[in-house]
Amino acid sequence: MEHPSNDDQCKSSVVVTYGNQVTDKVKERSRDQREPLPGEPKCVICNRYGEYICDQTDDDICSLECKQTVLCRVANTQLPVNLPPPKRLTATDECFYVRDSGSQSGSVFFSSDQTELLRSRLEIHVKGDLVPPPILSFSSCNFPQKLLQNIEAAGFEMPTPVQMQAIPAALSGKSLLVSAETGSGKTASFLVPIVYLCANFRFEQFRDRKKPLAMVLTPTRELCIQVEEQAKLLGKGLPFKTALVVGGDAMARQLHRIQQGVELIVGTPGRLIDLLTKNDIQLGDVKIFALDEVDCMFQRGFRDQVMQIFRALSQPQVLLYSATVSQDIENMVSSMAKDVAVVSVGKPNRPNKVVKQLPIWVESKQKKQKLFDILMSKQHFMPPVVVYVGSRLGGRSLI
Ligand SMILES: Nc1ncnc2c1ncn2[C@@H]1O[C@H](COP(=O)(O)OP(=O)(O)OP(=O)(O)O)[C@@H](O)[C@H]1O
Repeated sequence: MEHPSNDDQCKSSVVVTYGNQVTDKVKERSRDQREPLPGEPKCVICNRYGEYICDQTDDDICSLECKQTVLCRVANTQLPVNLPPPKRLTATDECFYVRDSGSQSGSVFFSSDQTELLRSRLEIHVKGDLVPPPILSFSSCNFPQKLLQNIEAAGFEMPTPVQMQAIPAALSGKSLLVSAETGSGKTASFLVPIVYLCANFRFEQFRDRKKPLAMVLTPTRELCIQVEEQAKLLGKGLPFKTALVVGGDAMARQLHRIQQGVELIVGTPGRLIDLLTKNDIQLGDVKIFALDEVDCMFQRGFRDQVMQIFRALSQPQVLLYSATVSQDIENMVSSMAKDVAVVSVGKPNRPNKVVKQLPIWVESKQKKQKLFDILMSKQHFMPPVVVYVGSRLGGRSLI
């Protein structure tokens, strides 16, 4: 594999080669780069379409010009600075009298009655043995200062209920099936433990090992991009690098990124299988396997791909997330890991009462016609209307 040195990259037209494959040229100037499509990564300097072209940072960059700006900034920020200590949030709910552990970490102990009361107030339901009590603040988790600063910089002052329960449970090593309504903060509830456990592992042992330690799968490229962006924010300044493995981007670059050494892979099942079958990626060190939108991931089509990837790992801790959970999902999950704790927050599995749901069974070929019949009908069509489709292509074919 050839990879140009920094100096080489600063000369004009650069072609990056990996093995026998030649990928797109890295753009020399920011103005040569295209505008990003909605949801695509943006250059941290100029907001044009961004890629991983700078191994020294985790940032998306559009061109060699912006890469140079980023590297100058990195050099400046490596000067020592006196950062203010992170704001520590204390447990302030007067209903709970908690015994301070006496440590500096801010961790508190709950009796089992207090744990039950707290869970019922927060509408947290837990099935499974030895699930730790909820946390009331991020600072009670003994996270390194840098991670606490990143959490604060992301705008997260207090954990949301799903984070209060899922974070300590994931940190305890338990495999989890978590359901909570959309927008409840599920993403950070699996990313925070992933960042902490990966960075900690690299700090304590195997500092030089490069194999990925965690993997997050989601059903779409757009969701992967969002998850990876949040992971990068939470892992900034820690030994925590990420790789995005999704369709639509050059596979050779994604492979190169993984081979350079990353802690987390975020990807869609299809592209990961492609990468696994065509290339030699070492997944034996993956310790945490997270699936977002499990209800979609366990539908026919995706399910086999997910299980194929899972079988390439060596019995990792599994973290499975969904807005809704069915019996079928619970069965699938118990085939993946033993002693899975089930955490649900709010009132899952119950559709919103104000939304009337009406399934209509039609042959696959007639789906589009039926949709247009509904949209044309005076009785049913009351704009505005949102039509959900399974893919970008599906969406385009309707326009
Ligand atoms: N502790 C927190 N404090 C403040 N904001 C938060 C916190 N955790 C997450 N958020 C923000 O809440 C929003 C929703 O979070 P997120 O996307 O993780 O929800 P979700 O449950 O995964 O939703 P979905 O099911 O749609 O994927 C995001 O903008 C996120 O940045």
